[in-house]
Amino acid sequence: MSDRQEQISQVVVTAEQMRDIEARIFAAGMPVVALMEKVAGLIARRIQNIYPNQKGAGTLGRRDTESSFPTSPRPPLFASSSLFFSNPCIGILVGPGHNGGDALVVARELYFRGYEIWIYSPFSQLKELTSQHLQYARSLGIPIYQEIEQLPNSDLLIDGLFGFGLERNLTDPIASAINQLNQLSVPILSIDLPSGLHTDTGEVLGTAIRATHTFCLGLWKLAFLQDQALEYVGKAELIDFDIPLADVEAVLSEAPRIKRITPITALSTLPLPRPAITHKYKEGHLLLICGSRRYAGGAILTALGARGSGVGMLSVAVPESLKSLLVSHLPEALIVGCPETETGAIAQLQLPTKTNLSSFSAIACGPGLTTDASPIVQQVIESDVPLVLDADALNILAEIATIPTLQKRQAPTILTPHTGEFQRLFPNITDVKHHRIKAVQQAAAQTGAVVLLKGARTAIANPQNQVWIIPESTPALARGGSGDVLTGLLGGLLAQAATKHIPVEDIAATAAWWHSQAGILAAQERTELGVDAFTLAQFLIKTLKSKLQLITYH
Ligand SMILES: NC(=O)C1=CN([C@@H]2O[C@H](COP(=O)(O)OP(=O)(O)OC[C@H]3O[C@@H](n4cnc5c(N)ncnc54)[C@H](O)[C@@H]3O)[C@@H](O)[C@H]2O)[C@@H](O)CC1
Ligand SMILES: [K+]
Repeated sequence: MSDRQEQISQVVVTAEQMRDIEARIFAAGMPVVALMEKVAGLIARRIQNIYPNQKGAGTLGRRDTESSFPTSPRPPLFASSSLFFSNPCIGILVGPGHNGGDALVVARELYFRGYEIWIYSPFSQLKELTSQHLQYARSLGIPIYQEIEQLPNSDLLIDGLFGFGLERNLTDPIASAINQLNQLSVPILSIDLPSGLHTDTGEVLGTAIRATHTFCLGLWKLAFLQDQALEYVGKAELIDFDIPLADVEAVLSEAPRIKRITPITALSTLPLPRPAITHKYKEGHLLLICGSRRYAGGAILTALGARGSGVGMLSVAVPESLKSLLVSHLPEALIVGCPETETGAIAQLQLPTKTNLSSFSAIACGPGLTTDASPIVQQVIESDVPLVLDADALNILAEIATIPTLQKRQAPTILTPHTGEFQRLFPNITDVKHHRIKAVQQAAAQTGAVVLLKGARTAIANPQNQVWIIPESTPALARGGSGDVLTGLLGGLLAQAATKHIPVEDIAATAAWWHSQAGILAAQERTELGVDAFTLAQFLIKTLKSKLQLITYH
């Protein structure tokens, strides 16, 4: 990957920013018509790769001349890079704007490459360029239909109904046409983004195309990193059409930056390589405070996550009755058995002699504590040590008032809530479910903490309004205990970062990326049902090794 490609793959834009970037390109002299030809040419070539046309070899017998309706169930996502239709028939869905124009250029190119093409163009008013392309397609004899009921069968639909120009809710008749198209047992490839999605929030505006594959054009739009858009987007791919970096920089320099974490950014943040001459305390000393008699497993999983981080020294404070269990799982760690409450929570931190909280490079606190450990959480919040708060520590923080408590802290704090914990911590921030990125920015700004909001697309914000998003993950991680592994991993990296002056928000993003990648690799090897939290922890180092090899290889 070139430097330019790497930088482009980190960028995320809103519809307005994309429009401003395009405006600069057009103002500099690039003709609109030429850009559309270029972009659509790239899309057409990519479609030819995925759906090669081997005309003459006979078809797979799936097509007839009847209408596609009534409907049948959808096929699964196409997982392989090509399908085997010998002469694919492709239906092109054309909207009124330049997304429709792109689709029509694709239609023309594929028609000349020998594909069987038909066009669905339900709008009577089209932008001028789109209208010209439709006229030319008609002159070539490509069938054009205005009514959904007339559409013939096809092997693939290309969705060029709406791109980033969609501003208002879709209504009938186009809304019900989209609903019917979604019911067909045909893969749908969306151009730029699935028609009906809001480009920034990923919200469904009335209804939306459920794509199996989406080609995002030029720069990643924010919708692709929003949880609520994911089931519509399918497999997402960036079509890079050589937008000059200078134009991207010019438009984004004033705005709060939202970045996608790439393997290169994540790996370059890790404390690697280690200096030849070092010692265990120089590689960070992490204190984990976790577990209760009721939730012993959470403590083990958190500690295994920390082990995966490579931290120099690991101390784990648990209730006394868990000590031997932890020792048996983590012989390398210093297990600190603490006096317990009647309910089996940590009652008091009983650190070894000559040790206090300031002795540690970082503290991670929360998994399995129960809310009975409230005094312990208050004590660590009052310390001057970099801190990760998760799970019950977040529930305790919510009870003692999140914002004023955190505002008093001098050392860095990282909060790692899932949506439910976030709502308890920040009841004043409304609609976190639909506006996750805005919510996480507000939470960081209000508290001065780095906030890591877990989800299908985990988002991390710092108080300066910058956001990092983890662009890939797996539903295999939706499982009890996987968050505990993240807390340990993040704590271990934070302890190492503290001695090496790596920015806290970069470490949070890197830990979340590593955790997701471990889930992806584990799911590839063991299926999405095979990624229990213990296994996930085992995959951390294996994942790191494979990612480092990939980067070195390139
Ligand atoms: N300008 C260019 O030359 C380029 C454009 N590109 C394509 O152009 C797209 C953006 O084009 P446009 O700005 O024309 O926008 P769109 O093609 O996304 O659609 C906008 C059109 O839809 C109409 N519309 C909006 N909401 C509607 C609703 N709810 N119901 C019915 N009609 C509605 C608008 O009045 C407008 O005519 C991109 O997504 C991309 O596909 C890219 O190929 C890059 C180059
Ligand atoms: K589209």
